[in-house]
Amino acid sequence: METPSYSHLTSEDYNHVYEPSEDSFLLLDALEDELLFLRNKKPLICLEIGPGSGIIVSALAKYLDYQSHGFFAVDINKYACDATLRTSKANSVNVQIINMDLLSSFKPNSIDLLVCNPPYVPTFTNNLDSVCDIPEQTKLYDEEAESVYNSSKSDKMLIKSWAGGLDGCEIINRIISNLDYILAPNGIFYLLIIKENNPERIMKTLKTMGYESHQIKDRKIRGEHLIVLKITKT
Ligand SMILES: C[S@@+](CC[C@H](N)C(=O)[O-])C[C@H]1O[C@@H](n2cnc3c(N)ncnc32)[C@H](O)[C@@H]1O
Repeated sequence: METPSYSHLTSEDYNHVYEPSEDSFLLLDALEDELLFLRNKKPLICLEIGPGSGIIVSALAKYLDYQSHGFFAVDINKYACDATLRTSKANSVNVQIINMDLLSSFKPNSIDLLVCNPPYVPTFTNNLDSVCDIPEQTKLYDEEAESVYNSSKSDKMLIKSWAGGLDGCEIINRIISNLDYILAPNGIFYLLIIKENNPERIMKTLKTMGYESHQIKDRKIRGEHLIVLKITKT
């Protein structure tokens, strides 16, 4: 599975949109390993939460297109929605992109293939609006996030692309707790996490909800142990 072209995105875009990084490429590699399985499975509705540059959903649209029904992407960041649209066009694939918070407007149990590389870095909070009301010393404990205090609204959107809140799990927990509502009965979910997110806890929670989860790929990069989970209903 070739990485879709994204050379049309510029450093100006990356002031507002998450630039494809090792985590993005690990998820792409994991999906490449799963391609045969997915082609046999024939997912009708495929959706990426948080496409950023759009390379992952565009790759899926390119390599699963001959039998799938629709490719969707939702991102809270309007710049990411625009980047995803441009990436899908540059790669001649059709992706429907919606600017919204997670899946608030989706029909229940409609997603056959769900993919997400969420904001996973542990920070004090993922809610950057409320952060401004917390006393200085107790705000984000990740030093990088100090920049939030001086940042514009679009910079905050960029911070939201990696700031995962407590244990890096604020968005991950929100998605998992809505999985029964989101996924179609035979749906599959590929989720990228890091070791600090506590994969064992996540997998235990999923088990109690009736989902099977396996670690299908991992990679250690500087300072991060990236993991891809494959999640299916038992
Ligand atoms: C780590 S980036 C991943 C981007 C891209 N999928 C990749 O792998 O390169 C996380 C993405 O999730 C989006 N995001 C964060 N919180 C979100 C939310 N509540 N609803 C929808 N998208 C969200 C961010 O704007 C960002 O584009």
